[in-house]
Amino acid sequence: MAEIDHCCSTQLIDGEGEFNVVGLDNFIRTTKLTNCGLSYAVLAIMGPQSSGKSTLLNHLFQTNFREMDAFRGRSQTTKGIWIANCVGIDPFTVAMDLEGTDGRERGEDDTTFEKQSALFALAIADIVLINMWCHDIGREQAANKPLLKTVFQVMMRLFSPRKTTLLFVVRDKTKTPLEYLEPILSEDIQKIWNAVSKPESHKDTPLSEFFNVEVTALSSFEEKEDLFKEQVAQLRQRFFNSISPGGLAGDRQGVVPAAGFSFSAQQIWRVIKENKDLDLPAHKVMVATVRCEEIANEKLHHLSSNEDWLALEEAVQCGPVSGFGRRLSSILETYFSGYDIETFYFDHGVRNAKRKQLESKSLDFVHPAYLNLLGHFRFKALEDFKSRLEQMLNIGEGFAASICTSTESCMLEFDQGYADAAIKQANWDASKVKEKLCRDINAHALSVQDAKLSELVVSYEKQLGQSLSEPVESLFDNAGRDTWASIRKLLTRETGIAVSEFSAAISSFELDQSTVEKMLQDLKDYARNVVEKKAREEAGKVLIRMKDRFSAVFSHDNDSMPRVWTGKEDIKTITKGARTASLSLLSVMVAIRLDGKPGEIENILFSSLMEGTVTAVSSVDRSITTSDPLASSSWEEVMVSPKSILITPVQCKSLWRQFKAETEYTVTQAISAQEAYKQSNNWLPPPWAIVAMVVLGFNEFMLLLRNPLYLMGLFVVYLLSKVMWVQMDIPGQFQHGTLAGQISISSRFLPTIMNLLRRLAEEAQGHQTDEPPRQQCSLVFQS
Ligand SMILES: Nc1nc2c(ncn2[C@@H]2O[C@H](COP(=O)(O)OP(=O)(O)OP(=O)(O)O)[C@@H](O)[C@H]2O)c(=O)[nH]1
Repeated sequence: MAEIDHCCSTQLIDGEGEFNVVGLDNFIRTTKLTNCGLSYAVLAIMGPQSSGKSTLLNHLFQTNFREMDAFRGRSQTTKGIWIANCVGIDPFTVAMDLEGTDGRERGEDDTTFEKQSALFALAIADIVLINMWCHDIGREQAANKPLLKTVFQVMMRLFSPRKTTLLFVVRDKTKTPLEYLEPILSEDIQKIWNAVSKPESHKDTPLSEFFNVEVTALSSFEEKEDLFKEQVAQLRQRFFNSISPGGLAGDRQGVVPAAGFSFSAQQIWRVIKENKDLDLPAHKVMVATVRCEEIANEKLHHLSSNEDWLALEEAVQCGPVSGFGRRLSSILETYFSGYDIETFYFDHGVRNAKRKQLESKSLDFVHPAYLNLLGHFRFKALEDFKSRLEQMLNIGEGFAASICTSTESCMLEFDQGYADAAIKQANWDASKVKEKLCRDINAHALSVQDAKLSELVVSYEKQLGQSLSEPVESLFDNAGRDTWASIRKLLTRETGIAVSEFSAAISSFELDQSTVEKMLQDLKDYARNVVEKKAREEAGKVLIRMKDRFSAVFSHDNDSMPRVWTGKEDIKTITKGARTASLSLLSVMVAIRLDGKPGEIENILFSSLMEGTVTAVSSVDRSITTSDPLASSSWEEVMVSPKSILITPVQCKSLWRQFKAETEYTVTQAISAQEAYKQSNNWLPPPWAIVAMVVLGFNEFMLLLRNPLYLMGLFVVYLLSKVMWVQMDIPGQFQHGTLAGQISISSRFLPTIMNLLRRLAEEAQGHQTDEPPRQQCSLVFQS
């Protein structure tokens, strides 16, 4: 309630009809009228010019309206409409002093200031004081007659008018008691009311429907001032509690809340000036709408510049803020409750609607900060999830269990943050942010899972590669009939080990059965691929291997000793054996046989290649190729799938041809070596030389036979030669070739002779025995 112990006044509307908005706002601010809500009253005084209206108001309410100086004669003092607060009256009462009427008839023209101000007073005031001279009562030419007519006419222009109290203040009352005057006055009023032209709807409406008529009389201020003051003091009492039921301003239907007073007055005056009809209920709603909106906007504006809010918003930009919901709720509550207080007296529906708008706008305004905060919570929860998961995995926790625990704890953390950020004014939904967090967590978990599984897969593939690659290569080195069976066995064993270890390793991931099966199958396929890849690699080197195999078998005997071609060996058989071994190697390399199906390939290859069909085909008749099992690019006949083929039949033929061509030289070499050996070991001269020697040496031979001494000498030479032959191992020296034998013998000849002579000399000189000749002889034969 406004409490002000002095009068404050201002001109509300000037003589030209201009509304003094600034003045009124100042008046409202100074008198704190806004705080009154609905607890205020407005009264207006109308009456002829210089009828003592200002004087009466000033005495009644201690206002300071301008009064005419009594010594300067009667002339118009008040121009337009003035307002002032009534000092010491409870409730707060606004008094309006209207420009005095000049007592002339105005006809039906509503645009005169007199009518406009009368209409304004009736629309705004709860109590209208009609100031009139006592001597005008019952007079036909009364000064207030046009005024009343105006009042009644304009009242018709107010839709759904409120019931206004018309307080007739009879001035300069005579000795005639008021009880006698009042019926005459009522009669005068009724006559005027009847004479006023009314709209059809109000044709029979009685005056009492619109007005609450009261009459009071005052003694002359000029002549009986003391009495006047005394009566004024009594009259003043009637204005206390005027808004209570039964009070002077008892009808409160059309009252506008004090917060809307300024706007309401401005709007009413604007409508009056535009000469439009005033719909007071609609006006009331309009005032409520505008004022509630203004107040709501003001609250929103204050919210946007609130220091606490700005600090909170800034803090949210940087990171999570604890107690966000509590702090924001308190800030919002300040403005929402402020709005409620200021708009309390306005139309309920309008007020609520505007409150909802204020809430909605305010929440929209602060919502980005809330989302920002949730973003921080989401980010933090995700980061915590990542670090917690890493920690758990580092200490060896199971993957699925780690994911579950980390997810639970970070979601709990998010929920706590979310609960902390919630405000009581709104039920903000964080489900989308939460869903996003879940998606992020799942995506991260999935990526970590993929990385971990990839690591495992790579390590097991590496392990499989190591355990298969070299052993398979080694098996191909010694390729034979059981090679593929051994490879299959190796593959099965190593795959089994890897699969069981891998299954155990991925069990903590708790993957679904189909994924696990697929991964295991991939690992098995990988192992198989390693073998297949190795087989293809080896197949590319098959010709070299075949040649190696050939030369290994061809050049070594059964004891793996290098073969010496002495002429006794059966080169044909050895060649066949070597080729068989090579063909056997080729048959191993022809196709991948991991499925364990028995293959007929070896038989086909042997029958086709070893029996010389290939050579025959190439040289005899091209038409034979149609029956050649190797004249094909696939091994369909022996049920080998195309993807298992390493070397096609045609390639086999070509390889075999190449192989034979390239190994033929080795065979030729062996045959040559054998021939050379034979030749080098045949030391007897040719038969023709023997015959020539016999014919030509017949005389010398006969000479030797005739002389025994020659024969003896010949025998000694023979013995010496034999000793030399044995001692020097002449056949052995010639085994490495003729030239090498000659060089070796020539280098050893002299030392051997010397050695022999030295030993003979030693025997003859140093060791005298009983039977020296026999011993010498045995030495020679021993040598
Ligand atoms: N006879 C008589 N004169 C009065 C009375 N009260 C005031 N006056 C005189 O009437 C003259 C006009 O007084 P105001 O109070 O200025 O009258 P007003 O009606 O406000 O005048 P306007 O605002 O110009 O219309 C002054 O000289 C007063 O002394 C009264 O009760 N009786």
